[in-house]
Amino acid sequence: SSWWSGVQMGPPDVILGVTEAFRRDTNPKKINLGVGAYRDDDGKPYVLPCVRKAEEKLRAKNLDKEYAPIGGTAEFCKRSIELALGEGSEVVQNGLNATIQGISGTGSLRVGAALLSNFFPANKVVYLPSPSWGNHTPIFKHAGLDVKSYRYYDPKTCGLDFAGALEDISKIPEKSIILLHACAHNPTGVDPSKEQWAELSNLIKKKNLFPFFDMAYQGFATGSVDNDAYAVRLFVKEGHLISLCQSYAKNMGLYGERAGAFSIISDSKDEADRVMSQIKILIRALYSNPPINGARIVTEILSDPQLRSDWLKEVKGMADRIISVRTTLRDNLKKEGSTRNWEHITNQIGMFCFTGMNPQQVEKLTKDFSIYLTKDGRISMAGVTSKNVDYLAHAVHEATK
Ligand SMILES: Cc1ncc(COP(=O)(O)O)c(CN[C@](O)(C(=O)O)[C@@H](O)C(=O)O)c1O
Repeated sequence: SSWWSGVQMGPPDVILGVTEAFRRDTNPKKINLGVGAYRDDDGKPYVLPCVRKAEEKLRAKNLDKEYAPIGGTAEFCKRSIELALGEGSEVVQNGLNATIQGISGTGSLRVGAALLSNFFPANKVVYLPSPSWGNHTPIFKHAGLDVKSYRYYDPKTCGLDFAGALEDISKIPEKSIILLHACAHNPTGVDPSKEQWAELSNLIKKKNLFPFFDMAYQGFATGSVDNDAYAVRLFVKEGHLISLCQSYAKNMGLYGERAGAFSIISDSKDEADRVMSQIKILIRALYSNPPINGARIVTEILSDPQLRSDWLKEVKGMADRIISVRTTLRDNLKKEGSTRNWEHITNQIGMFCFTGMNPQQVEKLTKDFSIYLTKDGRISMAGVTSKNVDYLAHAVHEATK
């Protein structure tokens, strides 16, 4: 028999599998609210104009196809960490960061997990908010880390269980790792307020926990790259030596280009250099060096004042469309006669809305209306347009009345 006769059929990915089911559906009114990928108001993928302009500029440069350095180019890494920490960041000026290009957000998380698994000096347990992005647990477990959780979402209010979060975080053994979504929490769309971030920073400092930020949506939540980096910049200002994962999949629409970054911040350049050397050894054994095309587009956009200004407008345009379609959906639900409280649809932020629908209601949406979303009731707001929002509101009302 073959070597692989013992291999079982694995389940489809809970998120990406929704799109596969959507593609198979022949109903012309079908709507895909599964994967967190932006769509324009015609429901089509959106390539940012600044990306096309950057590609034209790159084309004219006739660059070669040589390997990137193991950690990506210095320019890409510097532009990425400066985007996160702000121009003129002292951390960057003093060389206290070690930043590498990761294979988008997922790859950056995976390199970070490998670093923690091999070198974290204390409690190798990652505490995730509950719920968190479905792929966080497998990524950290693949790297050999244990994963636990802290309360985060309150199903009663479809908002933040802040008291629960503080209580659970205060019980996390000191010198453990705590994962924080920097903005646009996935899957709930629920973010702490600035005051709540300050309280979290104090508590995490008091407990001496290691903050591991995942910032996959910078600029995509509020439309401002600076507002969306608030938590990261607050923690750095408060003296936390954080680690940070970045992605350009959503905010630059570079989904398939796989451009992202992983950083740690140290208290000395010497230590940052030593950590960098070990991260490069891990990367070499994982995939050797990162894809060059997406990183070149990012570098072109962030280093050219005109392209950067175009990008800031275009990412705000995406965020604004999401924010406006939240209001339309909420208003249409009221028009449909729903008596439920749908305030959370507009209170929540970023790519996703955690509707509060249970698996049976989700099932009904898919079976009766060909509307595709994950079983946890999360909908990618990017899939909602002015053309399908009426149909969606009707379906949600039918499923929840
Ligand atoms: C919090 C978070 N972190 C990291 C990533 C990784 O993103 P990438 O590797 O493409 O840079 C995602 C994407 N999550 C999804 O948008 C989603 O939850 O639908 C989707 O892309 C995914 O892969 O699941 C995310 O939501």
